[in-house]
Amino acid sequence: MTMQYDNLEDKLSQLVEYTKDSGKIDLSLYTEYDVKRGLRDSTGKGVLTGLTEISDVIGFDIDERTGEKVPTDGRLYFQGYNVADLIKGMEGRRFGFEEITYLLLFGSLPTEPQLNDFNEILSIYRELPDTFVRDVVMKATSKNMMNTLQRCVLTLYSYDEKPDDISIPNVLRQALSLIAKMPLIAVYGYHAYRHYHENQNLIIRNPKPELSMAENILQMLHPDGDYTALEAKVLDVALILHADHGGGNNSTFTTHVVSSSGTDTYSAVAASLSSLKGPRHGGANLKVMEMFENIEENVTNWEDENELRTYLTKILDREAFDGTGLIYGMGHAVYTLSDPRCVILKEYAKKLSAEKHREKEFALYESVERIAGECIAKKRRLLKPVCANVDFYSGFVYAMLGLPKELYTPIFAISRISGWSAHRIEELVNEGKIIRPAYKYVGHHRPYVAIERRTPRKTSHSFSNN
Ligand SMILES: CC(=O)SCCNC(=O)CCNC(=O)[C@H](O)C(C)(C)COP(=O)(O)OP(=O)(O)OC[C@H]1O[C@@H](n2cnc3c(N)ncnc32)[C@H](O)[C@@H]1OP(=O)(O)O
Ligand SMILES: O=C([O-])CC(=O)C(=O)O
Repeated sequence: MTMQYDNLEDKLSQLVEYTKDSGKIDLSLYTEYDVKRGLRDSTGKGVLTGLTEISDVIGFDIDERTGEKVPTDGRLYFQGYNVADLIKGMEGRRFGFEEITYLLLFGSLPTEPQLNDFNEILSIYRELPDTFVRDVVMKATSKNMMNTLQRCVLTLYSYDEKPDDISIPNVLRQALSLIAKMPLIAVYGYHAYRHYHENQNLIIRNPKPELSMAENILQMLHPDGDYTALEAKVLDVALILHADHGGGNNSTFTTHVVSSSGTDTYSAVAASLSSLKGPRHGGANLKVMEMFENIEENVTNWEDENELRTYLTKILDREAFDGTGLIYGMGHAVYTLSDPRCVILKEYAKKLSAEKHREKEFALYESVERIAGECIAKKRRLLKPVCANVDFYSGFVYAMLGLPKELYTPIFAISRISGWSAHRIEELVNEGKIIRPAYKYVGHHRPYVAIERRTPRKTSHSFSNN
């Protein structure tokens, strides 16, 4: 017998009540049992769960006199090198993302011959298996390219002769292969989606071995295969800035957690992609763009700070935009006064907005950055200053480069897979223990009740799970 649709809705809504009721934990228990909610201690600092040499994320300095932590401008180091210095050092050179990937994976900056060899290896691995585009990328196309990436990465497992071998040589081969292939999958997935769902011409352009990752993304993406030097340079800088961020960020921690179980590389990368997609992590770059579209529609005078403040307060009060109460692109788990990546991207946003005559929008971003910080501090219980993060200006920069919104978070992933790979190898090289934190049980043990003696549960909440 087929259930009526209305009936199904009713039945589901009752189950929704049950599951919400059953899953609810009394928040005061976190304090009672000293449980670190979100793995953060009472000062908001992340609980120490691992050691890494890959990158260092600094949001506080220690006052030498008092020994106290003092909020500071953020600094990010890859294998000991300040990212700002790396970007500056590469100014005369054309592209740096490949070099940074080498640095993250192998621990030192490559010499010219080493870099040339590495680029050659990447260009060999860039090739997708025969018919992969036709049989996998073009099938069951998804509106969200992060899901497409996950699906395709998981399917590449089936094309690998040694998918479950987690020896370091094999994992490195798989990592390099995925790093090289990811841009193709993202861009082809985007074209396939546009073709099937938006009736656009299908463009599948091969990558060119002599081009950098940034150039290849642009030439495969643009209908005419053309791009400017500035576009490629800015995209390359964005790729460098997103390449790693310590072991504790949600997607890299996911890499550590799943790698510690001994799972295969494809599953580990798919898991990290799932994490990065979330709007409180890498997916925030897309949310920032949507939020600005919403602000631009609802705030009549962008220069009126009071009107902006009122609207941002509405967002925080869950009365506007997506109802989550979050101002996307603001706040960070570690950084306090500034996120160094945001500082660099903001410079590019300023430069590009002048070139593209979008200064008014840039001014709006700057105002929101300043006013949102004040509003969040007023409305939330903050343990540290709040600043704009890497996702705040990145979407605006991508938009000015003509990149489609669908690819904002995939670009983050195309870059971050370098960091995930370095962390996965670090986890495996050190033969870490399986990551398995403890959970305190706060339910109640109960005697079994035979089915004929059961009565439907009431859902007004008591924390007893009866
Ligand atoms: C690449 C990246 O992942 S960068 C981050 C991208 N994410 C975003 O931009 C989403 C918006 N920002 C946020 O949600 C948060 O700032 C995060 C997830 C980045 C960091 O979260 P936390 O480490 O928990 O931040 P923190 O401890 O400073 O937050 C203190 C309080 O302020 C709130 N808060 C922090 N940032 C924001 C924000 N942008 N909008 C509204 N409230 C915020 C937190 O929810 C928390 O409130 P609570 O105590 O009621 O739960
Ligand atoms: O460190 C974090 O929590 C989030 C972040 O900025 C990143 O992963 O780039």
